[in-house]
Amino acid sequence: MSDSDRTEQRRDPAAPATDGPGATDRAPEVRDELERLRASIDNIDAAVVYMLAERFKCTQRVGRLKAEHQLPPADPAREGRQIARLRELATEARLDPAFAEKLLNFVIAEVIRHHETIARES
Ligand SMILES: O=C(O)C(=O)C[C@]1(C(=O)O)C=C[C@@H](O)C=C1
Repeated sequence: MSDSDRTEQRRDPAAPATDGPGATDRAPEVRDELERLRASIDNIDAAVVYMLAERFKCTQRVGRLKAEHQLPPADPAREGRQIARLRELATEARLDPAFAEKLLNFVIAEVIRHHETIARES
């Protein structure tokens, strides 16, 4: 790939186009479409944050319950079932199941860290 190809690929598609015939007609449509898509992405990101906050509220309660009853922070059997279920859901939703698994593992690792803190402090 030449340097000029790379420069062309890096250019912000929302920036006004200055090159080629018809470029100035096309640019506002590209900008509008990009803006619409980014507005949806922002809404989805907000929903993800709120849903994660709700999930963490539940897991904090689980952490306190586990600490009160001397239960271990992690439950690998439960995690195995969650991963299998989420991988199936991801496949149905046409989301990469490996990505879904990584995301769940990332969230659960943070939950276990919280559980350990609760257990240590109680
Ligand atoms: O279900 C539990 O026992 C939890 O502590 C919650 C949770 C989760 O975040 O889903 C976290 C840690 C466990 O290893 C399994 C699941």
